[in-house]
Amino acid sequence: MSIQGTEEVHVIPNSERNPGVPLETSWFDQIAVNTPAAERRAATLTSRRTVKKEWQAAWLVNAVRCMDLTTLAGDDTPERVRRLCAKARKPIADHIMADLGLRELHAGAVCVYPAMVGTAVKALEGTGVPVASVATGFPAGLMPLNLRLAEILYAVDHGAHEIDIVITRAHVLDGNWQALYDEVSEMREACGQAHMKAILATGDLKTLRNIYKASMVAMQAGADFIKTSTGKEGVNATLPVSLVMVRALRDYGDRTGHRVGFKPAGGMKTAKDALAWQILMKEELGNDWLKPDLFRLGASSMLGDIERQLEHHVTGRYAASSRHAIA
Ligand SMILES: O=C[C@H](O)COP(=O)(O)O
Repeated sequence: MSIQGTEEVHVIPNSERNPGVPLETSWFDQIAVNTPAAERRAATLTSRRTVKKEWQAAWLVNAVRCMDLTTLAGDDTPERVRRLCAKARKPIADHIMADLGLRELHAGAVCVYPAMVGTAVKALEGTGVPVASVATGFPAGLMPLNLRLAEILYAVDHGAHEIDIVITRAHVLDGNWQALYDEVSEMREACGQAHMKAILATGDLKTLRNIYKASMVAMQAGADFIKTSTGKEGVNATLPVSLVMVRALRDYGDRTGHRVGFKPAGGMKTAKDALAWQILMKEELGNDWLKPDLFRLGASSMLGDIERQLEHHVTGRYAASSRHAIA
């Protein structure tokens, strides 16, 4: 695993983005999602799969470079956003970086509310760290579509490189796939050059089958990423839900040849979570989905635990082999 930062802002070139395809409900009308099987399979990711101690530091560093470092709180201030940006530029303490032999490392992106985009863009200028903005009436999405589209335009106009949209959950709960397709297509168009992540808010969607179908429709409508949650639902990212979404993503790739990214988000706080989700990506989709172009972890409070675990590694007996793994 080679881990290096980059000076360029990590925006997927248009030629590699998912252009979307016409809505085709026969792709998922017949699907059967076996809930107990998805739960059993997800459980093996935490109970039976482990990352060898000597490789853990490399996996944790990779989680950092794929992390959308997030602040989405009602009491956010420009000063808090600037501090978050400073953390995104230099997420790991110097002595840990030196011990692991890393020259440069930054977070995958910073994720903020639209009103904070300008502050974040300025704070991250020249660093290569993209700014993601939530939009479209985050977190509930219960606003008229024209205002939700205007919010995207505002964020893009202020320099956001990525837009995290929310879908109308009622379209999924009513089985109105055409309405879902139409709104996501319009949002995608409003994003222009910015790269669009579609938040499904899976905790609101009731069944894994709904989650599979919503994933497929969002991709058909041109989402560059599908994302589990806003962090504000009662249940946010879980492994069974993520498994169903990545399998939808694989099915979409098989049908169309387009690669779509995955962003689990909400409620993930530990280094152990970071490992479990990376194992899922590697086992289901392979190493390409362990890179920030196709994988992000959306989290406001996971970095602290990762830094603590890395500190243990560099002060412990595994430091030398981890250094070797990252080189
Ligand atoms: O998109 C990211 C989520 O909103 C973060 O949720 P969290 O605060 O539970 O980590």
